[in-house]
Amino acid sequence: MKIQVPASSANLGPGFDSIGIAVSMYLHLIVVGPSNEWRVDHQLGNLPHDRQNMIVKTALKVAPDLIPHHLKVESAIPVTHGLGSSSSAIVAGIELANQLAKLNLSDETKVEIASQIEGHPDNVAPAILGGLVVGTEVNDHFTAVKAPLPPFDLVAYIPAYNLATKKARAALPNELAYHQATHASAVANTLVAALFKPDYAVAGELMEADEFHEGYRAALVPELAKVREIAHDHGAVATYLSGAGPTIMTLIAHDKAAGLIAALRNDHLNDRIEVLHPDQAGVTVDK
Ligand SMILES: Nc1ncnc2c1ncn2[C@@H]1O[C@H](COP(=O)(O)OP(=O)(O)O)[C@@H](O)[C@H]1O
Ligand SMILES: N[C@@H](CCOP(=O)(O)O)C(=O)O
Repeated sequence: MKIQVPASSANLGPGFDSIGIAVSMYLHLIVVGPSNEWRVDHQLGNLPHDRQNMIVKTALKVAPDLIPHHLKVESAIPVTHGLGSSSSAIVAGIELANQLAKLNLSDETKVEIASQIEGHPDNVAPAILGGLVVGTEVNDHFTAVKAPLPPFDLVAYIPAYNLATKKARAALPNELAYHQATHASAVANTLVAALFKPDYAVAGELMEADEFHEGYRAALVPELAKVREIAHDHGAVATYLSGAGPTIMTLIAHDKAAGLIAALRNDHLNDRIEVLHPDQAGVTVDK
């Protein structure tokens, strides 16, 4: 059995902790078979190879009586880079439990479990459902709504350095002044409306008007301002900090993506660049 989970790009600017999009970069979890102990083969650096691995820990939270299995993980999602690697592991673990224990979990239940674990739905919900998703917690449960897919390429500028979400969240203030909070919320609300209309000129302007997190994280990702400036000059819809960074995501028409990449290279921005597309399927299982 093989479980596929897409990467995800969260926030889209002011949609902090509530908007995210699944993208065409994947984690593959191959279930080799039953084993005496949990065993996770991967090429993902110093991540655990046993029951301490986040995939196994998540699966055992969902189905504590699972018997140990030999697993193999192949993932193109860079860890601690703002592309939802932790969420891909959580979603893979939930689906592993779902399949091995024959739980028959609904998408809504998967979103609820994953969001409870992650603490926010903006990565896990699109990783489960696919597409562009808006969600939050209300009355002690999570809910997520799919929005129309933006018809653009997603050019990911992926700096080489790591930025753990925990560190990037530590840079955020404990509170916002009332008027700033209400304005930041209004910007996010209007972004959601523009995404559903759709009106991507308005959406793009609002995606670059975040007041919740990007300003506090700018020092951690110094490339953001420069990439945004170059992207503006090359007709991009918007550029935003993908999740907690350091990946910087630009929405741009397909026929303009190559010009943007050339301009980034010309400005000595020489880190990894991937041209991604929205993933529409979310988590899938090939039995
Ligand atoms: N493929 C994976 N398998 C197991 N655990 C993973 C995997 N990817 C990420 N993780 C876990 O998630 C942590 C990174 O989470 P985080 O800092 O939120 O980075 P990201 O921005 O990539 O989600 C890793 O330290 C590891 O504990
Ligand atoms: N809303 C979160 C999103 C974290 O995304 P990740 O891909 O960096 O895990 C945040 O901005 O902290």
